[in-house]
Amino acid sequence: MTATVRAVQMGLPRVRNSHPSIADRPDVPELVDRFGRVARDLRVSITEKCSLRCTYCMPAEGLPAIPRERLLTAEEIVRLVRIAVEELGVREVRFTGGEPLMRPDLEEMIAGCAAAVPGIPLSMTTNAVGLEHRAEALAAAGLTRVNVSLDSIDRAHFAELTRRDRLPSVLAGIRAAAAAGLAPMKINAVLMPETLGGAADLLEWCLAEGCHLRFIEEMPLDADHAWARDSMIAATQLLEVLGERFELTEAGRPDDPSAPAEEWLVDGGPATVGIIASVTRNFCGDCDRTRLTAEGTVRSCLFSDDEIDLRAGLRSGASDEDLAQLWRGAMWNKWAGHGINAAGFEPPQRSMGAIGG
Ligand SMILES: Nc1nc2c(ncn2[C@@H]2O[C@H](COP(=O)(O)OP(=O)(O)OP(=O)(O)O)[C@@H](O)[C@H]2O)c(=O)[nH]1
Ligand SMILES: C[S@@+](CC[C@H](N)C(=O)[O-])C[C@H]1O[C@@H](n2cnc3c(N)ncnc32)[C@H](O)[C@@H]1O
Ligand code: SF4
Ligand code: SF4
Repeated sequence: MTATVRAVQMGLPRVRNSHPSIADRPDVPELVDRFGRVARDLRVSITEKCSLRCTYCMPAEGLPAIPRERLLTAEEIVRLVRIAVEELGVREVRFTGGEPLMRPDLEEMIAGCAAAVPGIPLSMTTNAVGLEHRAEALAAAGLTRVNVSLDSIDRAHFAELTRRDRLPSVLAGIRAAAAAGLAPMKINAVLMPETLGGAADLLEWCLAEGCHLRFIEEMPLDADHAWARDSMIAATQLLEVLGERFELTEAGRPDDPSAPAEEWLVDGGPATVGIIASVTRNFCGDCDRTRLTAEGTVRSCLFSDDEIDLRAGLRSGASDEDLAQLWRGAMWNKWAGHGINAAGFEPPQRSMGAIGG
């Protein structure tokens, strides 16, 4: 089977159509790229649907629906996860979206993956709406931990940022996940002019709840294309604001040099707060990520619209090795980095909710 690139058409913008060259790729099983990086962290987007409409991510009306037949089934996802682990050296898997809890077959998918790749951590990034009712079943199915997006603990402000009044459900979800043993729990908050003022309160709340908070610099991946370099809040501004209430000491990336978040000890530790400074202190040089979209394309970088289709092969009898080889080709051609700070930067056609964060 030869490598093919397909344009993805699903009511979302059409992606670029180019052919990956793998002529100079070394013959190794892992997902290596031209810059010496190896992708071992797989992020699987499983839906475009979401229960919230965060302004930095989704348009008010939500993303165009992906026709059912274009969406990977739970069984197809389990097969691709198994190929990623067995053939390509992937060592951790994260489910994302859209909102993964919008899929009623999530438990089935997690249980299938847990059986197919025993011992591989299976995590989920979620907004936690409704998690309260599913945390136990998800943990029982084999989910190991969750990261929850939460930008404000003020109900009115939360409703403004997400265009939905669902804070009570999110907080109940966070507590249910902790009770179900989905730990350690990380909370993600996107930095914006509107959230900077509440950042210290959010950190105080997370410390009290025993959750690990990370702030994320906003990236130009909002569906409304409102992001502007001049008005984004940088990590340095956050540090100044938090520094007024807490004593912060830089601790780097103590657990994993490829982790997006850099850590700061809070008041001498052991608690820390993380900052994912994707724009001002990017970590592309150590990137270890590979992504699958909900429609079954491999996306090598958040910012690259060149995607390789695996779904057609999945549905037409391709062998595991055929699919693995397509995946290797996609990753060999991964870009050096996002290029946000370069002159002439153009945001990708997919917004964050259509990629999976
Ligand atoms: N630029 C960039 N940002 C990323 C990447 N992966 C994650 N992020 C950002 O980091 C945020 C948090 O990601 P999570 O889904 O919680 O995953 P994680 O931080 O890798 O998770 P842990 O393994 O639990 O630390 C995302 O919302 C993105 O904004 C990446 O590959 N590149
Ligand atoms: C796209 S969401 C999908 C999973 C789930 N719905 C959630 O919100 O956790 C994944 C992550 O992307 C982050 N995100 C969304 N838009 C972003 C942007 N423009 N810049 C940085 N992070 C963004 C969210 O904060 C969230 O942590
Ligand atoms: S960040 Fe997550 S919860 Fe918010 S709109 Fe995007 S997909 Fe939905
Ligand atoms: S922007 Fe692309 S290269 Fe940089 S860390 Fe994210 S996925 Fe990796």
